[in-house]
Amino acid sequence: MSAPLALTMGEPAGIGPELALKAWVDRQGSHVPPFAILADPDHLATLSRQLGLAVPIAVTEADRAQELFPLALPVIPLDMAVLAEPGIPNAADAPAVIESIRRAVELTYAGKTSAVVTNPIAKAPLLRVGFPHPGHTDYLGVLAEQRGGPSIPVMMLWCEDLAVVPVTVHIPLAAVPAALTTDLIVQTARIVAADLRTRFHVRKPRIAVAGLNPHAGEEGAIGLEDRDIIEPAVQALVQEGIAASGPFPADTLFHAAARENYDVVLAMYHDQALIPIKTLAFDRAVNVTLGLPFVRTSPDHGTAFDIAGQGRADPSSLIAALKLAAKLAARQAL
Ligand SMILES: NC(=O)C1=CN([C@@H]2O[C@H](COP(=O)(O)OP(=O)(O)OC[C@H]3O[C@@H](n4cnc5c(N)ncnc54)[C@H](O)[C@@H]3O)[C@@H](O)[C@H]2O)C=CC1
Ligand SMILES: NCC(=O)COP(=O)(O)O
Repeated sequence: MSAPLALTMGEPAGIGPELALKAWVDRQGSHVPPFAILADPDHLATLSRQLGLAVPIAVTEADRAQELFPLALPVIPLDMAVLAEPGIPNAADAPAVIESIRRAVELTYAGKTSAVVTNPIAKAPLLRVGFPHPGHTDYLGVLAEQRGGPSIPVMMLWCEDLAVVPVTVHIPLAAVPAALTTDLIVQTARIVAADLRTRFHVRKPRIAVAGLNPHAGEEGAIGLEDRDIIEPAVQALVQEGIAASGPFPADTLFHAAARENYDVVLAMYHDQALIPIKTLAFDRAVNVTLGLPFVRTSPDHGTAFDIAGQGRADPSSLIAALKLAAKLAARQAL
């Protein structure tokens, strides 16, 4: 029997736990692959009752999760009880949130789970308690590095119609021009090209590189980064045989006809990448980390505190993340 997916608890005051319950309820209709959630079983049982979902909870270790999954939601217990109320994060839960991610990675390295799927975390409460990483992506890179793996994890948001990679991610917009270097763009594109080939089975990935400035700088008249930083990166990538092109004006890069010309867009900053895909496919896009030695996916959205505990959270993106993780993990195992 193959290993189940490890699903993290995420921020317990957000919608993650509700999504996990709903994904389990929908397991047959949506062909959800078996998963175990690393969480506080009592918290999940209470939430399930409050939401009227009546999900049976099976407290277990990873080894038995797969066989339990058809009849109950397998929960790998954390040693810490969750204190948060829906919509109101509690800083005291931060260690459990972090531990859930760390153990999911540990189980996956041990082969007890096949991939890591993360529920959304809220960055601010974790940063307040001294967690130094601006998101899962960076933290997973550090965990991989501690085990001798690569240190440049790359965020990609993916759906059937579009894939986007932000070269710079969780930094202030004002810091983007200084953070963008030819080397960073080249390194990111190499990882994207390699992972699209090996994990997504795209034979020769076509990478469209977005410009930074309006009209990709208009030959230097509206900003110099496109000409001086991005263009040399594209040239270097082409020279090493990667099908990169650009820089293209970002405003006309995402309409339906333009999307036919590439497999992925390398965007220069967070919102340039995430606005188009979340507009196109908020309910089915998946966040997948490239460049790691294990598979990690996540829904595209955040903790949605405004609707937590109300039964209104849509599990579609989490279900898409679970399915993509299972598919990529199966390929990796071959
Ligand atoms: N992978 C992760 O851990 C991510 C975490 N976040 C974190 O989430 C927190 C909140 O971020 P926001 O910008 O407010 O984005 P958000 O995605 O949490 O919410 C934006 C809007 O979409 C709605 N929404 C989101 N997911 C939904 C779902 N599954 N079903 C129905 N409605 C849904 C929310 O109710 C809200 O109105 C922040 O602390 C941010 O750092 C944001 C994105 C990804
Ligand atoms: N906006 C994407 C996001 O916040 C997800 O970040 P990460 O937790 O996957 O690094």
